[in-house]
Amino acid sequence: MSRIEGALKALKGQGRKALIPYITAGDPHPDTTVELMHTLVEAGSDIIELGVPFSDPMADGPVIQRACERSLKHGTSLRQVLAMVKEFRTKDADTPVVLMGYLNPMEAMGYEAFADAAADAGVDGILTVDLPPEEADEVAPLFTQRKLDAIFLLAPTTTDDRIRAISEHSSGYVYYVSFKGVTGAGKIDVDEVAAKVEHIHHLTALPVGVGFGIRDAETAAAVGRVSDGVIVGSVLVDTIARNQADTDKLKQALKDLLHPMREALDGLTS
Ligand SMILES: O=P(O)(O)OC[C@@H](O)[C@@H](O)c1c[nH]c2ccccc12
Repeated sequence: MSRIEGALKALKGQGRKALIPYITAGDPHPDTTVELMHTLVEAGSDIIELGVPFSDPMADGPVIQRACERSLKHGTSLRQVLAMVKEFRTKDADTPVVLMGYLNPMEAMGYEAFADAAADAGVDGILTVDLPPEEADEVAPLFTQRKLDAIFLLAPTTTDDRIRAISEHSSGYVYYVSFKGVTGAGKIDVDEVAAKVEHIHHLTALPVGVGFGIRDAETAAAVGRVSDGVIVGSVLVDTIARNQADTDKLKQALKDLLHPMREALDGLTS
C-alpha cells in the first residue's frame, strides 16, 4: 500500500477528511521550504502538495504565479525540489508528499530519470497539470512502476468517459478542480461541487480530493462533507508572500490559517 493510500485509508477509518495544503517549493526561499513543510504537518495537514516552480504556470492565478517567480529568482530547480523532499524525509517518514508540476521540467529531465529521482527522494505521488491524455498511457506507468501514485485532475467539464479513463491511470486519489478557471480565483459553488463529487464517486473507487477556491474553515468543511479531502493553495501562498521577511511570523500565520480548517474538518464527524 502506498503512503498516500495508507494515509487516506487511516483517515477514512476514523471518519476524517484529508487536509492537503499546497505550497510552491523554494518560496519565499529554497532554504525555508523544508521548515515550512514541517510546519504544515504540525498544523494538522495529512498530505503535502509541493509545487515545482515553473516559468509559465498557465493553470495558476497571480498569487501562485508570483510564488513561482519568487522561487525561480533563487534558481530553484527540479533537482533542488527533490533534494528538499529528501531532507524533509529525514525527519518525517509518514506524511505523504505529492509533487505538483508542469510537464516541461519533468520532460527536460527525462520522465524515467525523473521518476527514479522522485522515488529515491521519498516522493509519494506526482500530479502533472498539463499531461495530455494521449501521453498518460506512456507516462503514468513510469510512476506507478516505482510505487509513485499518479494523480490527475478532473474538471467540471470532464465527461464521464474521460473520468473513467483518467481514473484507470490514477492511483492514490483523483483531484477534482471545483471550477473552471485558474488557482486562487472564483468562488466555489458547494452544491454544484457536491453533486459532481457524488457522481465521480460512482465512476471510480478512488478517493476524491477537491481543490480550487477553498480559503477558510467554512468552505473547507462544506467541501470536506462531500469529498475525501480538501486541497488549499492560494490562501497559504498569499500568506507566504505577506510574511516573507519573518519566518517565525510566517510559520505562525500558516498555523493560524490551517488550525481552524483542521478543526472544522474534524468537527464533521461529531
Ligand atoms: O489555490 P487554490 O484555489 O486554493 O487551489 C489549490 C491549488 O492551488 C493547488 O492544488 C494547485 C497549485 N497549482 C495548481 C495547478 C493546477 C491544479 C492545482 C494547482
